[in-house]
Amino acid sequence: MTAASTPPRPDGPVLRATNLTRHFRVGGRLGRNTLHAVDGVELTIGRREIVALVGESGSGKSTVARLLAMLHPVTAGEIHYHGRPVGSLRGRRQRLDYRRRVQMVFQDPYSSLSPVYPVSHAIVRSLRLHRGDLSTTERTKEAERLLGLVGLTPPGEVMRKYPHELSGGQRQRVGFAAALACRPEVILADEPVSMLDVSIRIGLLNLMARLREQEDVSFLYITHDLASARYVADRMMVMYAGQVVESGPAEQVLADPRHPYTQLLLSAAPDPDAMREESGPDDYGEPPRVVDPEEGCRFRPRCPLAIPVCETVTPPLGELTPGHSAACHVAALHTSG
Ligand SMILES: Nc1ncnc2c1ncn2[C@@H]1O[C@H](COP(=O)(O)OP(=O)(O)OP(=O)(O)O)[C@@H](O)[C@H]1O
Repeated sequence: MTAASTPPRPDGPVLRATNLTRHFRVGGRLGRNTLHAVDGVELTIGRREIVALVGESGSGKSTVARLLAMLHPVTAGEIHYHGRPVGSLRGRRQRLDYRRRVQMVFQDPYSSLSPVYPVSHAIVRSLRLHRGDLSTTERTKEAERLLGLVGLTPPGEVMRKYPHELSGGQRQRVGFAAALACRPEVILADEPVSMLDVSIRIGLLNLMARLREQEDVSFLYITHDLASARYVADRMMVMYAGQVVESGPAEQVLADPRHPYTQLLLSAAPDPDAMREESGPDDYGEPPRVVDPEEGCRFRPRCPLAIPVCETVTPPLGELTPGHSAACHVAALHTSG
């Protein structure tokens, strides 16, 4: 059975998260402190949409993906799948079905591919678990179709290879094929290209763009790399210290960034982490405080535009122009005035 023969999917957002929050207890055995990994994130992923989640290391991007994949419980907030709260899913079967529909692809495909089994194992295992409707012969055919779809040819030959016989880019393609074996609606791709050479990255980004059309799948694309987000994403969300500080159409956010953090990212380097690696810490001010953070804007210690209110009032993510929002008191003042 191919994607073309699957039942039609409902319109409206596939995933919607409201006030998504995840705190961790830290600080020794007693866990007296609270690390705010993700705080009050609002997010929607529409059908066939590619949404980029951008931010420097530690800003909470992977935690957002893990919450959406139900790998972590939420501290607060709710995730809705086609309008239905995920918290209301009952029993193993409903949860398994959700996990089938919302798949994760990780940065390092070695983490999801066993070195002792050939490529066929990862894909056929997924098909056996999630596609009980297929016979053994149909499973092999479908595995070959998926490998062809992700550009690994000839599929029969690739099926017999072991992960170490493949390049990094090829392994990542196997990771996508294994995720697609579940016929997902959303793929949460956590830095899928960051370990690959720049020349290989573009092929993977093009693959994501093609898969959304051919397999009717949406992506949350987590990355450090603004250029790749601009290349592939419809919408972009910029995270800083567990919060979304700017969101909107990718082109618009990058052409007219409204939050000082996004502006800094764009002016400093195409890769947010390069900012830390290539410059002394003094150049960009203090790193954000996410353990027991105080009220006020978390970017304030590094912000060149901060005004007194930033110290005491956390700026809400407010819409500045239709579809384009920023969590910044100064940007809001400029818009209203
Ligand atoms: N299980 C955990 N226990 C305690 N703290 C955690 C845990 N998982 C994540 N964190 C913390 O939550 C914050 C956000 O981490 P997260 O991995 O989501 O960031 P990220 O933006 O994805 O960074 P990276 O790009 O390095 O993966 C970090 O301060 C991290 O140390």
